[in-house]
Amino acid sequence: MTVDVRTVAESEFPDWQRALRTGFLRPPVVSDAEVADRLAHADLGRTLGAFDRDRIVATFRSFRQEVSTVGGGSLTADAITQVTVSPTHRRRGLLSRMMSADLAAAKERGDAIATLIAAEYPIYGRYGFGSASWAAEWSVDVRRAGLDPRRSGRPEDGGRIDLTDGEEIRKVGPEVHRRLAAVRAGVTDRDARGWELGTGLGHQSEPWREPYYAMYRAESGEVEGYVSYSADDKWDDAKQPVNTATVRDLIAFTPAAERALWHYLCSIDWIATVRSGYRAPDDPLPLLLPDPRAARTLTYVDMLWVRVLDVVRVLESRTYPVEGSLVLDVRDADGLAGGRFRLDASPAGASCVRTSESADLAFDVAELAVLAFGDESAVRLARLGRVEETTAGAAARAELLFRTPLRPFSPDIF
Ligand SMILES: CC(=O)SCCNC(=O)CCNC(=O)[C@H](O)C(C)(C)COP(=O)(O)OP(=O)(O)OC[C@H]1O[C@@H](n2cnc3c(N)ncnc32)[C@H](O)[C@@H]1OP(=O)(O)O
Repeated sequence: MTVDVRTVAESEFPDWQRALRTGFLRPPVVSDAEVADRLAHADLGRTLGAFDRDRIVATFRSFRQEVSTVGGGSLTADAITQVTVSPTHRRRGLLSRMMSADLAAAKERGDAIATLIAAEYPIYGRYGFGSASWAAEWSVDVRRAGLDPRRSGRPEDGGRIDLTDGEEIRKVGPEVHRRLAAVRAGVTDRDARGWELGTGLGHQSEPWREPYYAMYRAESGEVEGYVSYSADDKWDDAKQPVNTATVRDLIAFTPAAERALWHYLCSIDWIATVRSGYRAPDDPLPLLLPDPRAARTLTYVDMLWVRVLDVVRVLESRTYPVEGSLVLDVRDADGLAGGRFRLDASPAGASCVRTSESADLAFDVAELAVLAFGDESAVRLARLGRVEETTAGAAARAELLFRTPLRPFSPDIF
C-alpha cells in the first residue's frame, strides 16, 4: 500500500496535530480548544500530511513570511515548520516528498526564498538550504560583570528604563521589531498572533507565567527597545540570593537601547545570573561588561536556514557597501534556482541578470543563502572548498561585496 502525501482536510486536523506531537516526542493528546486555536491560524492549503491507510504518519506546514535583507529591504519567504515523520515511517523518503511538493509550490507562487529553523543540522542541506544566520546565548555572572548598578534605569545618555506590561508591549513592540528589521538582515516578521502568544494571550503550549517587561525610551521619548524576562526565586544556605533572570524577548533597534537594557538586566538586586536567550552572535552583551569573562557562552548554533528560490530577487533586494561585479555559477541539483548570473553592485543599487560569461565563483545554491545574508566570509567558504574560485581573487572581491557590519539574526523562532 502506498503512502499518500496531500493537504489535510479540517476534519483531519486533530489527527494531524496528534501526529505532529508524536513526531516531536510530546504526549500525543490535544484538546479541542487547542485544535480550534491552531486551526484558526493554519492555512490548510499549505498543511501537508502523509496518509498510510487512514493514519497520518507525517506532517509539514508552511506559511507566508517576510525576511529582512541587508540594507533594510525584505523578501517574501515560504516559511516551513512542524515537519515530522512518525517513527514507524522514517527514512522512506516522506520528508523528501513533502519538501519537494512545498518548494515547487513556493517557486510557483513566486516566493524568493524558503526558510526554516532546523531541529538537527544535517537534515536540510540536501534540499538546498544553507545556514544563513547563527545564534549565541550567554550566561552572565552578574557579580563579576562589573557594571555600575547606579546607572540601572538611568542610562547616561538621557534615556530611561520604565517597567511596563504586556498590553503596552503589544502596542509599541511591533514598531520596535520593524525598526530592528530595517537595521539587521535575517529578521523574520512577527504577526499579531506572535505578539499575543509572547505576552500571554491565546493558547499557550506551556503554562503561562507572567514575565516582567521593561522598555527603553530615548531622551526624545521614542521607545527604542524593550525586554521581557522572568526570574526564579532561589536563595542559598547562607541566605544569599542566587536568582537567575532569563530573557524571553529583547528587541532593540539602537545601540543605546541595547546597552541600556543589558545594563538594567545585569543590575537588578537579587539577580546573580542573567541568561541572555538566543542573541545575534555579535550582540554587544559580552563586550559591554567591564569583565567580558563574566559572560560565559552557553550556545553557538545555526539559526535561520534559507533556501534561495529566486537568485535575481535575492541579490537585487540587498544593498552593497562597495562597487563591484561578479559572475556567479549557482548549482542547484533540484533545478529550482540554478544558473549563471552577473551581479553588478554598488552602494547606489544592484542589478543581477542571467549571463553566459565565464564564472568568477561557483558554488551550490545553499552557499548563496550564506553569502547573500552577509554572515559568512567568501574567503573562508573558498578555503573550506564550499565556494570554488574560478577567477583568481574573486573570493576576496565577493568578501568585500557581501559582508555586513551587523551579522544577520532573527529573534523569532517558528
Ligand atoms: C522545520 C522543522 O520543523 S525542524 C523539525 C524536524 N523534525 C524532527 O526532527 C522530528 C524527528 N525526526 C523526524 O520526524 C524525521 O526523522 C525527519 C522529518 C527529520 C526526516 O524524515 P524522513 O522521512 O525520515 O526523511 P527522508 O526519508 O525523506 O530522508 C531523506 C534523506 O535525509 C536523510 N535524513 C533524514 N533525517 C535525517 C536526520 N535527522 N539526520 C541526518 N540525515 C537525515 C535521510 O537519511 C535521507 O538521506 P538519503 O537520501 O541519503 O538516504
